[in-house]
Amino acid sequence: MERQNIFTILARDGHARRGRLSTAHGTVETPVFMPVGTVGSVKAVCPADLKDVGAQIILGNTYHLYLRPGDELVARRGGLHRFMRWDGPILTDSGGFQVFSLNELRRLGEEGVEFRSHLDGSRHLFTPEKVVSIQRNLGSDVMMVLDECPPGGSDRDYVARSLGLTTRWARRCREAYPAGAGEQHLFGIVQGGIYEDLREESLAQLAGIGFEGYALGGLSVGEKKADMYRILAHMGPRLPENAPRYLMGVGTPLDIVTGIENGIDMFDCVLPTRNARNGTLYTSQGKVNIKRAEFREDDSPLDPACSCYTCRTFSRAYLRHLYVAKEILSFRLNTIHNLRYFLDLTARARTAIEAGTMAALKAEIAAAYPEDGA
Ligand SMILES: CNc1nc2c(CC[C@H]3O[C@@H](OC)[C@@H]4OC(C)(C)O[C@@H]43)c3nc(N)[nH]c(=O)c3cc2[nH]1
Ligand SMILES: [Zn+2]
Repeated sequence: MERQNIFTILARDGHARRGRLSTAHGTVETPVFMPVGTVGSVKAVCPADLKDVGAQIILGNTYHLYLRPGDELVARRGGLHRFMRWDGPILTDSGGFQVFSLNELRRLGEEGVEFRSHLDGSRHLFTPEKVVSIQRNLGSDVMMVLDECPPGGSDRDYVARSLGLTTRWARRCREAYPAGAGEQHLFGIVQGGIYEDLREESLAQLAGIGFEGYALGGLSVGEKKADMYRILAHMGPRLPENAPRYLMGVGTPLDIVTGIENGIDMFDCVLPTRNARNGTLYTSQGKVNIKRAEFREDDSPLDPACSCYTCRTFSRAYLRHLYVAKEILSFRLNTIHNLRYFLDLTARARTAIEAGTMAALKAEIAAAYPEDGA
């Protein structure tokens, strides 16, 4: 049967798109920031907090959930939505990136990637078919293909060989889960390093196979910021027009706005959650390091321009005290705020695209985060 179009573009501002992605667990208004839930939870916050800060879609992690508690166990518990009590859309990464970033002991072959569990050293093999099976067990609304993400700084020959393997694996994922086979979407991942011609080759091969959405992988992996922006500018607008576009693992507030102006719709990054836990808070006036002594007796809210629970309720003095005292509540309140900042940023971008004012939003973010520039 002809699949109804899962992605609609409602407005444009240059290459930027205001869109709507439909999934089995509801629609996603884009551009969208996706909080990262590594092992089945967005660290330090609960589903009610996620709803409160405006999260629409969150990320789950195939690699971790496969190793613990096991994708079969999650399937027996009714799938990841029911297991973690999150009824909105979930996107799962295929796990390839985590295998490469978490394991020295791994072997890469045509069949798949062999690795040892970082938990107990047991040996495992991720094949394209296996990672599709795991993601089907988890029941995620968006599944990612198994790919090889070459380390930043890989030479051109390695990147060229690697993208061929990534395409062959993507084809095997599609064959394991053909278009129309179910309600889950399958996204391809474009590789090709920092080389425009290899990026275009990777995209052409994936578009020839056909996916419901397309991700730009292989970025934010240690390459120079100027190289990331160059590839982003070249490839963002070249990704298939009527499919959702996902820039993996990106990024800072300025990276996200830059991605949006280059036609990207979906973003994930660990910055808001990870930095919340080390006291780095994102605000309308730039970064605030809450542990600084200057906040000891500061009764003002963290960010006067933010309406999250943390900013409505507590003073900077109290947030600093919690952090210095290593109170567990510090992680939760800081995470609530940082997620709200990143989610409000993409919400503001949706409005800006409709109003044709993306340039003004970018200028505001560039001024608040001067250190983020290329
Ligand atoms: C930080 N920079 C960055 N992250 C990347 C990712 C992983 C994105 C996932 O890794 C975690 O962020 C570190 C998040 O936690 C889960 C939930 C696993 O999902 C997010 C990538 N994943 C795949 N498959 N392929 C890529 O080329 C790729 C490139 C990336 N660059
Ligand atoms: Zn706030």
